[in-house]
Amino acid sequence: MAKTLYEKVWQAHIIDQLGEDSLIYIDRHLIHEVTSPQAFAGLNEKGRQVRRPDRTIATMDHSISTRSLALDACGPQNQLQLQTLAQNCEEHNVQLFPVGHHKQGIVHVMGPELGLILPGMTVVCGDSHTATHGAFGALAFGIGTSQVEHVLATQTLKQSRGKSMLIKVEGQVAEGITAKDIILAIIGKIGHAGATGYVIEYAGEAIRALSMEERMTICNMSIEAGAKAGMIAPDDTTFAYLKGREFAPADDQWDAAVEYWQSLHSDEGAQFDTVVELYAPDIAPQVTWGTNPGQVIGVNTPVPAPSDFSDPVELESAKKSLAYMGLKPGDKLSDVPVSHVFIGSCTNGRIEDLRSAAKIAATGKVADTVTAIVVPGSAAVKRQAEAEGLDKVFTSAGFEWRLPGCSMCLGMNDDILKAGDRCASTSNRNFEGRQGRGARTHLVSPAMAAAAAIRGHFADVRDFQE
Ligand SMILES: CC(C)[C@H](C(=O)O)[C@@H](O)C(=O)O
Ligand code: SF4
Repeated sequence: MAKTLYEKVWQAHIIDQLGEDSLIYIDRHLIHEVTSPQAFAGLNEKGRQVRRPDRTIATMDHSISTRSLALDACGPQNQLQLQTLAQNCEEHNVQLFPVGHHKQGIVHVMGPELGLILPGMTVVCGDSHTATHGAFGALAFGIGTSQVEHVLATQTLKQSRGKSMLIKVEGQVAEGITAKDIILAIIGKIGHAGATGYVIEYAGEAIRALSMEERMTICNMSIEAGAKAGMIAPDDTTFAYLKGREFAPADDQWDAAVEYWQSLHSDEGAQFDTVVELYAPDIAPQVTWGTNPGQVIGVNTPVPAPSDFSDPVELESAKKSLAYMGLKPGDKLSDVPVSHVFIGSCTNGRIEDLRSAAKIAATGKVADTVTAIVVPGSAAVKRQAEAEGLDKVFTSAGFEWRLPGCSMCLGMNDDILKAGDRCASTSNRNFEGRQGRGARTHLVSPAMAAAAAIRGHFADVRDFQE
């Protein structure tokens, strides 16, 4: 019978059937400081060991400063959390990339770049944006702290099977349109809960054309549409990205691996529970106007009115969002001034994101009214960007160039916004208070963020193309 990519990976990992649920084997477990302390405490209490330290890798990312390598730079509580991770990793023989290490980075940036994520794997992390790794044709999803403990102890997890959704993006995007615009347009179409209970497979010409970095941006935000996971079938782009990476198969194992990976696609005639289609040429540069990622418009579209929504829940939500965001129906985004610009995060903190932002940054100077920061997603991204001179492009345009970490994506470190601040952000979440209490977040692509920094308000990145 014809199978979907999801079914293939799912079935290959079932160890046992537990009623409605399955017990599945986990190939890769990524860990960070926020969701692991209680899990390790649970293990220690029960006198258990980590079952497969060789399949477990840890990094420091959320609670660190991007201005200083000191663990206490964000206060004693963060310091304790980071020290606890270091101690747990040492006691349990888990490899850790601490602050300052040349492989450290945001968990969803450092994992793929080391070749830790391969097609067909099951990948978990105590972090909702684990969906990122689906870009490799892996089944990757976020888990809670008690599940982290379960995976540490057993390398297995009890899971229910999700429904399947195919999202096809056909045609080619216009010049200046990025993966971020595609995924925001998708969430705009299906809504921020539109994929609840589903595992998404992204397909179609516009998805095939994307680089691995761009595919990660797409899969990263699957959770923002409510999905359990998002996947893209591996192809030559995937194999070329993986070849030669530290943890990827090498030598005679490589060919055998590629042969298996080539079987990882949805078969002709495979059935999906839901199919959604978008036409890539219709997608404009996207900007969120509200407090969920589905509240999004093209940069030249006026801010909507609550009465534009027929669904009563959406109507109420629009009213609340407009009030929080300090916007009125009909406002033009090009009239909305921003006070901050954040370029970074596991959505858009990879080398291609920095290249595309730098292209725009090179055309001018950060407006006097704007504070703009660029935060590489990992130490490797930072090194690569510096080797290409991107740091100089940013700093001479007036952007701050920081150390790798989650930074302003969420208010867990010293990059916190104040009430009323308005930020053009390349991250993935824009709910109330995400970047600081009372702060307003507009999700955009790296190029759009750089354009906003220079103009001091939202601007159409297509006006910057030579
Ligand atoms: C801190 C962590 C548990 C959280 C997540 O699960 O996503 C964070 O990464 C986020 O983006 O909000
Ligand atoms: S960059 Fe943001 S979304 Fe990604 S893991 Fe860190 S806090 Fe979560």
